[in-house]
Amino acid sequence: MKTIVNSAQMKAVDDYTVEKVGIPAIVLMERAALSVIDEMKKHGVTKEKILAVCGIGNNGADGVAAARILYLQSYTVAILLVGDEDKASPLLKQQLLIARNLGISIYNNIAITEYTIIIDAIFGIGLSRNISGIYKEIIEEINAGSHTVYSVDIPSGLSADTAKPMDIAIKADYTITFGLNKIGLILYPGCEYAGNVIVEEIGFPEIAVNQVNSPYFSYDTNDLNKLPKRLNYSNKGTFGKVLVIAGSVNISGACYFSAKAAYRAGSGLVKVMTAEENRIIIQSQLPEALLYTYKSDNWDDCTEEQILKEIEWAKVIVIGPGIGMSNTSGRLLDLVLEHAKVPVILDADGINLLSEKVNSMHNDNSRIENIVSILPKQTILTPHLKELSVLLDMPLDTIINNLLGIADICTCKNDLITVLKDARTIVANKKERYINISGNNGMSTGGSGDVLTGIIAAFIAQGLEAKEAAKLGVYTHGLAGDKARELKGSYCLIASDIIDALAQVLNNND
Ligand SMILES: NC(=O)C1=CN([C@@H]2O[C@H](COP(=O)(O)OP(=O)(O)OC[C@H]3O[C@@H](n4cnc5c(N)ncnc54)[C@H](O)[C@@H]3O)[C@@H](O)[C@H]2O)[C@@H](O)CC1
Ligand SMILES: [K+]
Repeated sequence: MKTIVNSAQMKAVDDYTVEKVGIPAIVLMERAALSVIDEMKKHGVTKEKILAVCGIGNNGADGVAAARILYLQSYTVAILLVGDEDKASPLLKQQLLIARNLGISIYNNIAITEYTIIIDAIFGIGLSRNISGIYKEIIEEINAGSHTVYSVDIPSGLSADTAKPMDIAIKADYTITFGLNKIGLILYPGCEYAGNVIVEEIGFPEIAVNQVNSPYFSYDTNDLNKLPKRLNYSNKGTFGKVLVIAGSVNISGACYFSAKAAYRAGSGLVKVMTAEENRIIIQSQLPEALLYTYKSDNWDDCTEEQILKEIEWAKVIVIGPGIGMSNTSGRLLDLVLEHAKVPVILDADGINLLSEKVNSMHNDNSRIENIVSILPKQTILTPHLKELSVLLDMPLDTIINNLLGIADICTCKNDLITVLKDARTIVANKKERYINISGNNGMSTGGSGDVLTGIIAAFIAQGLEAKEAAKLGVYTHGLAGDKARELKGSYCLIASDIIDALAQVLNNND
């Protein structure tokens, strides 16, 4: 698990380290500068002309320190100071004094085209307003050039909080960021400005990180040890019963993908509840699945009784993929919402039907209060952003532009687990904001979301808590997508490839 922070949280870590722990800021800065140089050397920087472009805060001071260390190691290096030196931070003044004492060239104006490597140290996490004037000009000039750009801490101009450029930002080849990864380097579009991101440990103690208590984090492969354990003494009942209520007339793929993924991710038993028309397809494509089919046009008391039995049978229920917006689907959803006593994963048309239900509620409650009031505890909602915009009755742009704020709205003061599906999926619950970094653009393909519901369900069926299953499900789904891309490439990848690749992700953990 890797903690992620915004600028205020990072500043709090800095301040605690310096003021409470007593590690001098200049020591951290020296380590920061050394880590930038280490990274540059790893990429073969040797005889090139290097220019450190430095602003007037501590990010600029890091840049001057890096230039000085390079200079002392006989690299050809100069410093371009952008901004009013009289307003320089105390640490920058100190770094400039050292650099001048050593005779390093410090310019206020220079032709940057003479240099092949740029150390971008104009702004770090202290960026507080839109870029303009000379700063904008220099960033434009750097972006127009063909230099290799190493950004110090964060590409200058990029917001560490929103991942958006504050009007303009440096396009880096590498970003060496200190201590902890930043939201701005992970979410889109920031991650595309940052290039390769390297998180360097520069001596922030754990106690300083912990006191910030950031809700933001991502997983790495070490977190696969959270996967449910497979007991040796077991039978198919040990690994849980998944009920997949999915598909409708003419839509059979959704239940197939969800159910197959649930089996591949380790469930003991998977039952598909779908329209009678899908019977033969499911029986022939996925004979492992148990099946209950209903006649959409002949729904009687017996049907309802049987459906309630199936709801009771399940340890976890997926409802929504491909069920359509018919009255039958609406009745199915009502039965699940009313009677399920186990975690429910609500996806696709299940979410659209929920939106319709909420539209018909007229009271003084907020929209999210109404949504939560009709969902069983431990419901996992898995909307893509368009579904979410309908559910929350908010413009899509508002959602796209403020994903983390929307995650707060979805979860604040309630037990809902929301999986906001996007290029960087966010899994939000009351206390946590998991930001997923696995996966790739090849996964933007029909059926991919159905596969995700099956994986999450399988993890719950095998005993994981719903919120852990949601995070780990999203992470492993992305990892499987990455494995699938290695084999098929991002153009050719289809949902079944993700299911097939699950074996490579999960079985390493056997
Ligand atoms: N202990 C620490 O505090 C450490 C800080 N470090 C470095 O310090 C950086 C943060 O330093 P600072 O807090 O001084 O902030 P920055 O150096 O990021 O920038 C702050 C300066 O830029 C000005 N500014 C902000 N937005 C502007 C805009 N749009 N146009 C013009 N001027 C603008 C501010 O008024 C201030 O003078 C980190 O990103 C990191 O690189 C590292 O050396 C590690 C240790
Ligand atoms: K920078």
